[in-house]
Amino acid sequence: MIIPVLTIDGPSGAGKGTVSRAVAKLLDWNYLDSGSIYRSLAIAVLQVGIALDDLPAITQLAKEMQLGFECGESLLVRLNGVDITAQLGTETTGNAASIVAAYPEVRAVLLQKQKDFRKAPGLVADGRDMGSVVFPDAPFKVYLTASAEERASRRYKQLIEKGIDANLAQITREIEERDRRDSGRAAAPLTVPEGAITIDSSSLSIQQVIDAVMDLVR
Ligand SMILES: Nc1ncnc2c1ncn2[C@@H]1O[C@H](COP(=O)(O)OP(=O)(O)O)[C@@H](O)[C@H]1O
Ligand SMILES: Nc1ccn([C@@H]2O[C@H](COP(=O)(O)OP(=O)(O)O)[C@@H](O)[C@H]2O)c(=O)n1
Repeated sequence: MIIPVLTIDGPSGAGKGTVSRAVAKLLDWNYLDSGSIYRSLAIAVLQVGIALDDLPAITQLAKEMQLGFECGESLLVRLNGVDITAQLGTETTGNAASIVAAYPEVRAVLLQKQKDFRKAPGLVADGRDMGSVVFPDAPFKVYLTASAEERASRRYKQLIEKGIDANLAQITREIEERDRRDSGRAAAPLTVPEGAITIDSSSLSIQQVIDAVMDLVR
């Protein structure tokens, strides 16, 4: 039996994680937060003190790192047995993730780890290249976006709510820089995958986006 996959790709702050988790719960499907894999590698690189341009060392670390995911109320991630959930969501981690994710060698090492999440009864996969590279045969594909201004403001609120110090002007600059890097890279750039429907969530509520995605799958 072919296991169905719903891919949700898009830029930072578009709402991919929020919508993917909700839809996975409604469908009772598995969930892959592929960004957390690149984020975990970035944490490992920063912890060991490897430079972000030391490709051989980063690739080796990607091969060796052991990741554990626990999907409860929120996602818990262990890197080599240590809980790194608290560091996972910071902008420092996200920006470093976007740098290590641009290396084709790193992406090649992490490809199978992502494909392994495809288990019955189905999978919701969120990231940048879920519909284009990792699950090109997915029957359901969404490209979720929103204006850079709206995405920066959402990220700002999210960080403040978590008690993390944040600066809106800096977040806006970082989001735009990340958009440029993720879309402009040669390896698996952020793009609208073939066969995807585009949802612009700039003026939609979270529930409206969830409803639109559920309509597609049903
Ligand atoms: N349609 C929406 N309207 C308003 N806020 C949203 C919407 N979608 C997501 N958010 C909020 O924006 C923030 C970023 O969402 P998230 O799911 O982490 O985005 P992504 O995974 O695409 O980076 C979260 O705080 C989330 O609650
Ligand atoms: N499938 C994916 C997922 C993330 N990434 C990279 O990892 C970074 C962090 O991804 P994320 O999905 O956790 O980030 P947010 O969209 O939540 O900010 C992105 O900026 C991408 O560069 C990727 O290259 N491919």
